[in-house]
Amino acid sequence: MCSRDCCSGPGGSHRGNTCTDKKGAKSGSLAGEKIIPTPQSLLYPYEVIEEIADFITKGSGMRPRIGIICGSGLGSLADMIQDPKIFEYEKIPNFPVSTVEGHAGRLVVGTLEGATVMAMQGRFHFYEGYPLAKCSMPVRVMKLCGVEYLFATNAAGGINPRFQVGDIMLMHDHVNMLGFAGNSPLQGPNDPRFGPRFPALVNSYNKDLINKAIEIAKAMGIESNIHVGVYSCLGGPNYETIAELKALRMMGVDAVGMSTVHEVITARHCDMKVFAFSLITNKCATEYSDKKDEEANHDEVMAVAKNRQKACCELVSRLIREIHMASA
Ligand SMILES: O=P(O)(O)O[C@@H]1C[C@H](O)[C@@H](CO)O1
Ligand code: HPA
Repeated sequence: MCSRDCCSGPGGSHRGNTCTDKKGAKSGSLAGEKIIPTPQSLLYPYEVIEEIADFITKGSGMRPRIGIICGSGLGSLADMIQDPKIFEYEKIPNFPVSTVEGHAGRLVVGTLEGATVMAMQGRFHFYEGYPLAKCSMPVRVMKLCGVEYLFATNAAGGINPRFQVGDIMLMHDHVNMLGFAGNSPLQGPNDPRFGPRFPALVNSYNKDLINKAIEIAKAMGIESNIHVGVYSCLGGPNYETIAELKALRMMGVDAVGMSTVHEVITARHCDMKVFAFSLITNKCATEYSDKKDEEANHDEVMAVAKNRQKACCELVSRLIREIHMASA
């Protein structure tokens, strides 16, 4: 296991100053030797994911059916879980650590509305310095734990001018900007035990779950705060320029953030059903202005998430109840 950042994963080891992956390819040389980059998919081979999943299922005594990823400031989604078994990321073998404020860094396993669930209170972002395969590796862990449904949530900036701060956008599609630049969590040799070499991504966001969520929002009396739209993930950690926001809007993007897309790609690759939403924590300026209050900032993102956590929690728990009841 490589404990340094150079080969970034448990598939690698050091010989002298050189990182060697499990197949023996040298990578991430530390002292001027030739560097052969480690393909992303070799960072977490199937056996390592299996080991992590075993650690969680044995440690919790559960095989969760629903996986939740809590967005920035939305960690309270995991606080709803009953009889929680908590795994700090530091104590899970081969797990990365959360470095972002608002991402606690623990996995919570238990029941919610009768369903068995596991929730990531803290996700991994590309801008933290983790390769995409590492950011979305926990989705594969979820799969091998038994998860069939992924609920991914995020805080995002609203580009659609109709969106207000505090609104919720149910994701029905995404624009993968990191993919445009040639980066993917599925890069490198494909392991068919997870999924196919060339997965299709049309209809990635489950339509039945979107429709059920709209019904639930109506029942909650918040339908005017609910939208269905397109999310895009940029690399971050900087927020976007006006020119970038204008370009995204022209491409049909409604909300912008720094996560979720690679998790959804990984989940669809291994055939999980996906439901995802963005909490709109700030309105993105698409015109030039000197007003400071139009600049996005993480404190505001966290504050809005805190204010809207009750509605987000209710939406998620009611949807999970529906899934559980439908299969009971
Ligand atoms: O983890 P998410 O996507 O919810 O977090 C967003 C994107 C950045 O991490 C942070 C910026 O404020 O919030
Ligand atoms: N841009 C990118 N990520 C974000 C934003 C934003 O405006 N708000 C919350 N996360």
